[in-house]
Amino acid sequence: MTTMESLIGLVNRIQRACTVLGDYGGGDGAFSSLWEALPSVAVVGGQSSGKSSVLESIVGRDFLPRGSGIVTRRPLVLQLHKTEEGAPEYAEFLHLPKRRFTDFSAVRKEIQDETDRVTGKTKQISPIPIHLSIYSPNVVNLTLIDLPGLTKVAVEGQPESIVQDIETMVRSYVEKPNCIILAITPANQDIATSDAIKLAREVDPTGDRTFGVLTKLDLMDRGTNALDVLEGRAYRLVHPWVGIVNRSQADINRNVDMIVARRKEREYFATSTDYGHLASKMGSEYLAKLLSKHLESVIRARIPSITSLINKSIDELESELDHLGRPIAVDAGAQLYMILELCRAFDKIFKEHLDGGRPGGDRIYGVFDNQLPAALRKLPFDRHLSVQNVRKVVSEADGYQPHLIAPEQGYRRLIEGSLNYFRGPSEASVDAVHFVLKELVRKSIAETQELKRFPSLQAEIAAAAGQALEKFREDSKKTIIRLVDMESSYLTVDFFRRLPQEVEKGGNQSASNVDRYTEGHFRRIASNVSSYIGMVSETLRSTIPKAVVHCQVREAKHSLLNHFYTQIGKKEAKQLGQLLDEDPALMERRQQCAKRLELYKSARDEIDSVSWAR
Ligand SMILES: Nc1nc2c(ncn2[C@@H]2O[C@H](COP(=O)(O)OP(=O)(O)OP(=O)(O)O)[C@@H](O)[C@H]2O)c(=O)[nH]1
Repeated sequence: MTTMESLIGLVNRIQRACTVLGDYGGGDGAFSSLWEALPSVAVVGGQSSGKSSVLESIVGRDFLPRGSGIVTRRPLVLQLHKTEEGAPEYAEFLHLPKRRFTDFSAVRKEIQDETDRVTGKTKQISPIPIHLSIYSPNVVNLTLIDLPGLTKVAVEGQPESIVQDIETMVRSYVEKPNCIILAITPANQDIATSDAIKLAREVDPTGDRTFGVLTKLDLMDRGTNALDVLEGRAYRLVHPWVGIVNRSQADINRNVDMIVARRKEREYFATSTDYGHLASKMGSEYLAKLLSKHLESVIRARIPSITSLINKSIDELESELDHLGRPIAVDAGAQLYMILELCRAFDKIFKEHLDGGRPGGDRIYGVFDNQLPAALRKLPFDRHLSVQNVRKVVSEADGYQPHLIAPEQGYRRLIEGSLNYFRGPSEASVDAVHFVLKELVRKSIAETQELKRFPSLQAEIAAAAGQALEKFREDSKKTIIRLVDMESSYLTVDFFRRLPQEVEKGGNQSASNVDRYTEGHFRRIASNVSSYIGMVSETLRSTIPKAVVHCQVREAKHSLLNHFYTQIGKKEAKQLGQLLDEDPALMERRQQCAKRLELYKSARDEIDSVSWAR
């Protein structure tokens, strides 16, 4: 069986969680408000209408600040918890969780001080509520929100705007469909001019959520009564009006005990000629019970929709948090782990680009298959091996003594000169592959979803990968230059051994013996060198890709971030934290989402912990 205590207590606990986690209704619309979904009773009334007196009477204690001007400047969420008969009475503030107040004048002082803590001494108002719980055998389970009294003029030191500010704040509470309005009107004032009724009528035209309270019945002119109002003729509401007789100023000055005042109020109605017939439905005790019962039934009716709001919000927040990424750990070990995980995610994508799982790696083959052969074909061997140049180089190599059989030195010089041309295209291949790799790094960073939140780490990975690629490029260049140099340091003997025979086989031997220095002779030399160079070119065409892949592609695949890993291993928590520096707006949003999620989860737990009447 559900008790009233469990239901109202449940909402109390959720309301407290809301305030702790920054949800007190209104807000910027960034999140749905759980606070607003919770049923509550807001007390509204003009200045001196008797608001404080009604609240104190319901509690049975003097505890509200008094004074001239606007005393209530922050909403006061007053949570009443009924305790066993004879149990000690005490109060607790949410903002002072460890302190139990048994002296209610200290409660009054704390409300004043806590109001000033947020509003300063400027007498401004603030929407951040103060939560006060009162545990007493003399209360019913009930939660009331005391709001600043509606006023028409600003007084001493209060800004002109305060009149409007108060109305706006009060309105923000009472216009919520889950708000029960306790509209306080003094009986010695025309109901038509009541601020509370005026506002209630605007926000609750059907009167469904409004409880009319008429105070100061004892102060009405002799011979008049408030039966027109109390019996619903003057202003009709769905719920019956409740008349109240609070302590007069004189009673307050004489420190008349609240419990005594309650008794006097009961006597007033019981003996009243005007209101005797209504006595059982009048007075502050009756009002408290009426509200408690009503609040309980409203909460019971709302629980399913509150639960579904909570579940929906939890789903939304969790999916948003997934999208934003989980929060970053604060200790160095966890941060390092996270950075390594992020690097691995990047590295995996980078490898996929090289291995063909993603596009781009094929451009490396393009370098070997098109660019390099084309560049080799374009080398100016025609010019270098023209008859003229061959004659010139051979003669220079011969010196004063022309060669007798074959121009050995001439061949060597022509070949060396030709081999030099291979450096250009070889180096160009290295550079071309370097740029493909660099582009793939850039692409991979952009494609690593996990890295999106961390612009600093992205930049660091790009820089580290860039440096590594630069080093691989240097190694690769050294290697291919060595390949070219190797070709010049030792020529393929077999090629030349076969030459004379070929000449003898195909040519006119006597003619060649006749004159070594004819144009044909040099043309033959040119053709021999050219076919030797052709052979070398074929070799390089297949060995350069091997060297490039070995030095650049394979290294990039296996050890692109190795140096970076050793570097970050040495970093302190602070530097690691900087690497995981996120966009501040994103961090803020995540924090807010996490806070809200905590709220909704604790609310869900609260609801789960209460067993419902079926
Ligand atoms: N005789 C009599 N006096 C009352 C009654 N209700 C309130 N008063 C007096 O009216 C004055 C104002 O009452 P409060 O309870 O302070 O009214 P309030 O609406 O809280 O006033 P502010 O906080 O100043 O806006 C006090 O002097 C009370 O003693 C009542 O039912 N009968």
